[in-house]
Amino acid sequence: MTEKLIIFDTTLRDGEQSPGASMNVAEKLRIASRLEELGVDVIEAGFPAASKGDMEAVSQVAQKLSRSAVAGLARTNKDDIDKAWAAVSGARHPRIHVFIASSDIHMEHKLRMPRDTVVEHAIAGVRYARTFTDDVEFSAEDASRSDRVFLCKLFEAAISAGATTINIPDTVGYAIPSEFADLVKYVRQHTPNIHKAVISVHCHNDLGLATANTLAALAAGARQAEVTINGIGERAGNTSMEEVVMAIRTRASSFPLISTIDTAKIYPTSKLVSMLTGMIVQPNKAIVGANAFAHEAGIHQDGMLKNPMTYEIMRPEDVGVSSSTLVLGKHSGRKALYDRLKEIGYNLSPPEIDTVFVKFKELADRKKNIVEEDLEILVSENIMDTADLFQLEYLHVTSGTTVSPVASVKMVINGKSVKGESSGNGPIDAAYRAIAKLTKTESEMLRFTISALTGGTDAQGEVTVRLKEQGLVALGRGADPDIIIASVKAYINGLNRLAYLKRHPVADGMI
Ligand SMILES: CC(=O)SCCNC(=O)CCNC(=O)[C@H](O)C(C)(C)COP(=O)(O)OP(=O)(O)OC[C@H]1O[C@@H](n2cnc3c(N)ncnc32)[C@H](O)[C@@H]1OP(=O)(O)O
Ligand SMILES: CC(C)C(=O)C(=O)O
Repeated sequence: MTEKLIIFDTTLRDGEQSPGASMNVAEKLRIASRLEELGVDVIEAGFPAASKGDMEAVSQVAQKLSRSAVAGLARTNKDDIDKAWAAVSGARHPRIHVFIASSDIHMEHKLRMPRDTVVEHAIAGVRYARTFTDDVEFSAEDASRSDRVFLCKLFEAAISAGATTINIPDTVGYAIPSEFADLVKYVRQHTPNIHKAVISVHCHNDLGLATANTLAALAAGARQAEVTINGIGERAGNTSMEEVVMAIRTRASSFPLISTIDTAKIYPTSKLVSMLTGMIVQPNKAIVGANAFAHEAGIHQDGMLKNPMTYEIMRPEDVGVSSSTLVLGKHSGRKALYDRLKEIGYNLSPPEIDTVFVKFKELADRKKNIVEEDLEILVSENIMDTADLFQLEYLHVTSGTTVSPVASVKMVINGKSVKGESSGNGPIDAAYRAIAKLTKTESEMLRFTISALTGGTDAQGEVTVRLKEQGLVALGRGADPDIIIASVKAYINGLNRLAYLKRHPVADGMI
């Protein structure tokens, strides 16, 4: 039978404990609204006793949300609980989350309390929280390093005092999956009234095992997962929501659990959290990393083109990523190259593909990312015969603050030398007008970009133009330390390619 998995998101509390990730009230509100839209059951919006700002943020989140429950964290003392309640009381579904540490190392060195005092504090804290709301969660901090017999005694005491959710945190990310699953089973078996509470787990990623431990705990009977978007959180972070949600969905037969998360909103939410916290998502991060649905290896790309299920266990659309990408690089094969060339308008024959492929591999050995423009240049340099229609013989421009720009151009066109001149808005415009007159072309300039190939004022400038004429589009490129000459070279290069396309008409507009 499929059971509901409660998603407790702590991006705004434990996630905010990532160094440098703190959020202001407006940012927390924005993320909280997005989490509610995503379908999160409980949003831990902060630790109200931490600061006035956090108190304000939690209370505004509480007032704004209507579907998700809003939790505020508190130590077991009265003041923390009063502040937590003051902050969450405006929520339609308020929760107070009370915690105290249960491991010997924490009790002895941090709390400096004997076990019995810790039990008393837990009882007092939970009981006091219950005077405000029926929804009280109790966490035994550092549970995974705690004495199991004592842990169950503490949980039983918290349940008797009114806790409705019992959380088992792996606070320092020390657990391993088999042991953590065993701990959950132990708690279920040795806490007499555990059936009165939901069992929750909260894992940290110090050994990179947060998701694995959470899943092991769910398989062992936990029904609430405490998670954060992108796995952000104290130190190495928390269990990432997207990983847990997609794991139980993708491996449904192993996890008879269902969450209310609208998975198609995962990626935009990840982006928002990354932007507002400044925590960049590593490219190889599962589900939401830039490479999660990108394929570079030729054998994989071939498989993807034949059937995406050969190399993808989830559909990118299911997590809100628009599509998979086949990245062209040194590991790519002919199929991916052919496919991309076709996509950008070049329908090459097999021998032409072979020619471009050799040059493509040479380029990929030198350049990490091969972009569309590189492909266009490869095709035009290796397939198109653009050698000789228009050639520049000389260029002379006058320009300055007191004269209007004029360009004189001498070209060889079809073997014949011709001269012309034109004025323009600037020296490049004047030169382009003169060349257009001489070549009798009427191309439209779709794009003009200029960049420095080297540093310093003597840098080599590279100009790229994209020209359109009679429905045909061609790219031209030129480089020179003089940017006006580089611009003219790029323009003539583009006109030669357009001329080639006119001589080799094909149905789809390009070769
Ligand atoms: C595992 C977790 O992630 S727990 C949540 C951690 N998050 C945070 O700590 C962020 C917010 N924290 C803060 O802003 C501050 O620590 C505050 C405002 C809560 C407390 O600040 P201060 O009063 O200056 O105390 P400080 O942080 O220096 O020390 C913590 C005190 O709380 C005590 N304490 C820790 N946990 C608990 C608990 N669950 N119940 C009761 N007391 C506790 C410590 O023993 C220590 O007490 P002591 O001062 O008697 O030694
Ligand atoms: C407060 C608890 C749940 C916590 O954050 C932890 O133990 O890591």
